[in-house]
Amino acid sequence: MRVDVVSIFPEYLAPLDLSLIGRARARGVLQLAVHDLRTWTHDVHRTVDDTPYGGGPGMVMRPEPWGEALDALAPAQAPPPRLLVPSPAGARFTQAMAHELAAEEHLLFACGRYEGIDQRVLDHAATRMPVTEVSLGDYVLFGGEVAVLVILESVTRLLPGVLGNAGSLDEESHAHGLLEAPVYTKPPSWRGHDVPEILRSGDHGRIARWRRDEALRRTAERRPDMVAALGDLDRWDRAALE
Ligand SMILES: N#Cc1ccccc1Cn1ccc2ccc(-c3cc(N)[nH]n3)cc21
Repeated sequence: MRVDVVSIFPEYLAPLDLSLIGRARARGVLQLAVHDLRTWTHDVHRTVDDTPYGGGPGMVMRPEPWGEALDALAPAQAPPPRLLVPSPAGARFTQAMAHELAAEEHLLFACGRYEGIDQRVLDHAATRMPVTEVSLGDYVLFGGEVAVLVILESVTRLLPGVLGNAGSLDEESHAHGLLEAPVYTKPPSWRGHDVPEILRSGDHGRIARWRRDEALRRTAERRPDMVAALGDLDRWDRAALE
């Protein structure tokens, strides 16, 4: 997968050189390039913002540098990337969207700042590539860079070969519509708290059932909306929720 990120703070994306994402890049699973939007400015001050039409607080990102950046990174003669624009007004980012994005060949992230990017940049881009505004949640950040770090981490985990034990993808939260069960490791007793006996029994059938029950119980307690979206439950699952 190829990923291009455009930002006026490219150093904000430095964490993408670390850990599993860094290893995915080293192994060629992920080709990632971060670009400074000011590359596509031509004035001495390298201006990327201006006052908003209609008045109001703050500044808006000018269309011209963005237009030239998207022209350079999504040239007409190549298959168009999917343009992702983090925004408080975007579609909520979910694990399902992470799976969708992990199947794309080329992602292009536009990191806005100030009060956002001139709308015409997105409108023009949409004439030649898919454009998705994406929100992390109902709170306001200073810009899109943090959202790109979150989105890229959740997408990269899903790429083939990135996670050593692919099985862990199946059991993790939101993979099967439930929050995951609690996890434990040694020692068996710690500050008066013991590991649930079942997990030390070696009975893998009962352990799997216990984990499913705990996942259902936790989800019903913390995210009843997710339980409602599960559809029909079998009698064992219903018993766990009683
Ligand atoms: N746009 C905008 C905007 C509008 C009002 C006030 C502040 C901003 C700042 N901002 C500029 C770029 C940008 C990108 C993404 C977010 C963002 C995403 C989530 N989920 N929260 N915030 C915010 C961003």
